[in-house]
This record gives sequence, C-alpha cells and structure tokens, in this order.
Amino acid sequence: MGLGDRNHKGIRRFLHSFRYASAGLIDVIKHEQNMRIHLISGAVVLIAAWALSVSIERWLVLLLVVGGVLSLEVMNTAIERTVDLVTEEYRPLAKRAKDIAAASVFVFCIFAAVIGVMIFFPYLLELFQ
Ligand SMILES: Nc1ncnc2c1ncn2[C@@H]1O[C@H](COP(=O)(O)OP(=O)(O)OP(=O)(O)O)[C@@H](O)[C@H]1O
Repeated sequence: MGLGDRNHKGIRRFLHSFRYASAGLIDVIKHEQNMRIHLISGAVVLIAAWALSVSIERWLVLLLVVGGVLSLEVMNTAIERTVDLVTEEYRPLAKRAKDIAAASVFVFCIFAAVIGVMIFFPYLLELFQ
C-alpha cells in the first residue's frame, strides 16, 4: 500500500493493492532480463501444451509450474532490490542474500524442467512414431 492508503478499507484498498501489484509486475518485466526469458519460455511451454492437446491434469501441473517460476523470479527481484536499498557497496552478506534468493529460482527451474520432460515426452514420442 502507498503510505497514504493505509487508512483505506474494503474494495478501494483492494483495488489499490491490485494497482501496486500490477506496477510491481510491470517493473520486473521491464527491468529484469531473466523475467522476460521465463515469460517467453512459459509461453512456449503453454503453446506446446495447446498444440499437443495435453490432458487437463497436465495443463494444471504446467500452469502451476509456469506460475511458480514467474512468482519466484518476482520475489527474487524484490530481495535483490531490498539488498540494493541496504547497501550499494560490496558486502559478503549482500552477496549471500542475493545468491541464495537466485538459488530459489534455480532449484524450482530444475524441477520445472524435469516435470516438462515427463509431461511432454510421451506426446513427442507418439508424434514421431
Ligand atoms: N552489494 C553486493 N555485495 C556483494 N555481492 C553482490 C552485491 N550486489 C550483487 N552482488 C553479486 O552480484 C550478483 C548479481 O547481482 P545483481 O544485483 O546484479 O543481480 P542481477 O544480475 O540483477 O540478478 P538477476 O539476473 O537474477 O536479476 C549477485 O548474485 C551477487 O553474487
């Protein structure tokens, strides 16, 4: 919430939260190359799912995984900017905080890639047989 919005309640407060969250999302897309790479990869995965007519259960897993990667990248960026706010100097703790935040995206991406292979492999096998 903006500092002036803390006393607002109900639907107005909710709409303001939505506006600030959208501004945060646009900020990350504009300034973070990794976010744009994740967005394009996610779009490719979902287009492939549509083209191969994957089952509804697989759609659900794919949507969860793509959403998870994007959300973690947004959180990673928030941690990076918070660290930048605390210090602009080289600090070992700042390095650890940023590296660990980046690791959260990395770990999720590894599992996302494994899930992607498990979901698409049978469809691709069928396609090329
Ligand atoms: N203040 C700092 N002190 C020490 N190391 C830092 C500091 N700021 C950044 N680093 C190191 O540089 C790396 C990149 O940091 P940076 O803030 O440039 O993130 P980024 O390149 O924007 O990351 P991403 O590509 O995930 O958006 C960090 O992971 C960390 O290892």
